[in-house]
Amino acid sequence: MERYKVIKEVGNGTFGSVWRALNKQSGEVVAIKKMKKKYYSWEECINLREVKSLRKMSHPNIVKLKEVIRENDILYFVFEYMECNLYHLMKDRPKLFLESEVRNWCFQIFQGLANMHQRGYFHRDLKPENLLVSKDTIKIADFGLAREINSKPPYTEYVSTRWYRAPEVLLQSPIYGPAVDMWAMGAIMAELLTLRPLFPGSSEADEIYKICSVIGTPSKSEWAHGHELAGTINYQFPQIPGVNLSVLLPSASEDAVNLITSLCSWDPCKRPTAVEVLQHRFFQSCFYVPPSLRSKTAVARTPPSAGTKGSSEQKTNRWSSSTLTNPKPSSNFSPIKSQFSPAGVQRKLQMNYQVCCLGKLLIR
Ligand SMILES: Nc1ncnc2c1ncn2[C@@H]1O[C@H](COP(=O)(O)OP(=O)(O)OP(=O)(O)O)[C@@H](O)[C@H]1O
Repeated sequence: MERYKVIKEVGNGTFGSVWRALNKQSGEVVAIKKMKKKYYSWEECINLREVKSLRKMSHPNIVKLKEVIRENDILYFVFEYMECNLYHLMKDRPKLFLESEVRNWCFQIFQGLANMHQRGYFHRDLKPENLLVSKDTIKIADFGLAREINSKPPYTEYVSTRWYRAPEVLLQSPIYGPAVDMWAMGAIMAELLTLRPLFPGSSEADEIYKICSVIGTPSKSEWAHGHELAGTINYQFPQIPGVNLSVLLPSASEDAVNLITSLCSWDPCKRPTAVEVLQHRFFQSCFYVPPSLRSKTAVARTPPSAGTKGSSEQKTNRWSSSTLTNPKPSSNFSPIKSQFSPAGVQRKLQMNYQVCCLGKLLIR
């Protein structure tokens, strides 16, 4: 850790504190997350979800994990540094964001999510604090709760911040998938457009109540599985009609309201996938660069190695992404002509649907 000069604390979460720091050799500014828990072996560290999932991801809209260091039983993650998060940007803001700003951020997040879901992971804790912004770029961070899509349910441990938590998780479904990220994005998009949380529940029961009062109680035909889940835990939905989202989002365009409405569908199978969302009319003006045109980024091939034996290195284990041949990822906003067809025409994205379908299968 002596290679870094710590500048100041920039965040403090459940699992660790995050510091702005300077790489003394390269002069690069980085974010170092110091984990609260102690780690007594390197194996324990490399099996952490945050390490396992982030090492596999390389996308311009997913925050880059540069190094993992274990020193004196303390675990440090070295990330690329981002200036602020979406919560900071919304807090105390006197006037609404332009819809074009919201569109630009969301388009980037959905590209990051499409990539993550395609690689077989879902985030499970999307919230404004985990969406980091530097200038015009936004990236998904905090993979502490990320799950492999084909990892074995039941998923019983704590999941996601309440206001962004999907109804199937609130109803304690043992099986769920990437659609939980899509729900969270519906809530986040609405919040970006109004600067108010859409479902600000004060408890889990109140969270479901708040959801019912916005999107209306689900009928049995609308979400049969939800009624089964509710029955299993002896829960009765409150009977509330709900409102038209355009009333709650008076400044939003019809396309934005339509997209949020479909993302916030009770039934996870009815929520669009990230790939589908990228084709929504709301994003018609955005440039999409298909993966085949992006620069190829190498997936980590070398497992984190135990540090070589030596007096100082016996206490320090290190894994660094820079040892890999990772070309700089291209910007997803490069001025390549969009391959999208005009409105109303089905536009094809060159993405692999396999995992998204698998995600949906998991929920059934
Ligand atoms: N790469 C980064 N660059 C700048 N700031 C960051 C970076 N990563 C995290 N932060 C800041 O630190 C905060 C906490 O980080 P993070 O969410 O990773 O910690 P955590 O302990 O997992 O938190 P949580 O309680 O949300 O699970 C973030 O909300 C963000 O403001």
